[in-house]
Amino acid sequence: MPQLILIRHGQSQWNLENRFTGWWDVDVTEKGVAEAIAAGELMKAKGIAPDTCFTSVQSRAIKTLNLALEAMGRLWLPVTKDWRLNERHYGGLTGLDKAETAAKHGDDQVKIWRRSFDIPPPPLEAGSPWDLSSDPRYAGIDIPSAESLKDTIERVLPYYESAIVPELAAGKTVLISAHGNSLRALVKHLSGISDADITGLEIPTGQPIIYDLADDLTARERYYLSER
Ligand SMILES: O=C(O)[C@H](O)COP(=O)(O)O
Repeated sequence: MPQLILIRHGQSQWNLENRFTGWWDVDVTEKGVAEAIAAGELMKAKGIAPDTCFTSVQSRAIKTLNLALEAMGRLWLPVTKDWRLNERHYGGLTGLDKAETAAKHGDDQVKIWRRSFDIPPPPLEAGSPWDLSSDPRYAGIDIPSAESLKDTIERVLPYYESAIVPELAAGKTVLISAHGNSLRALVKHLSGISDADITGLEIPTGQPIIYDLADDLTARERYYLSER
């Protein structure tokens, strides 16, 4: 039975500071490191044995993957990094404090920016300190100025279909280390969650989510590994 494991990176510095992060590259905190190691130990203890891994080009997801793999004794696994698994781009909200932004614009507006299906946050302005256009990892990539969940799905899913599905179809167990919203994009697809209901789905940091897949790669079951 093909198996897919999803893990959101461990707590990041800006998760801790409650700041909108998106594509900005922040590190994991000490707690995030501990979460990643614990996730790897849990996977090892439960006999989860990935054959290949995918992650974004963002340090918090890469580091979480490496720490988890080290804890599993599987640092030798192949890892493919791709920007399409990045967090959704938070546009003009990048770097702002989430609570201060809610105080300024109202809770409802911030909820729309954070959780609506297709309303993107305001775009990142030219000259912003959070502009990534000269970052070499994005050379040749048309960096979005902001992304809704719908926009995120539009780059995550084609990547899933073209790069990850062939591995699952070949019978491999695949581990993906990514981000709250790139994983919400995948879960929405795999679990057939509606545009309305996806607003209520939250993905915690450092908790492996297991998908047992049928031979046609549709989801038979989704669960947190910590609960089995
Ligand atoms: O990018 C961020 O700020 C977080 O990783 C996810 O943010 P959210 O909980 O507002 O979607």
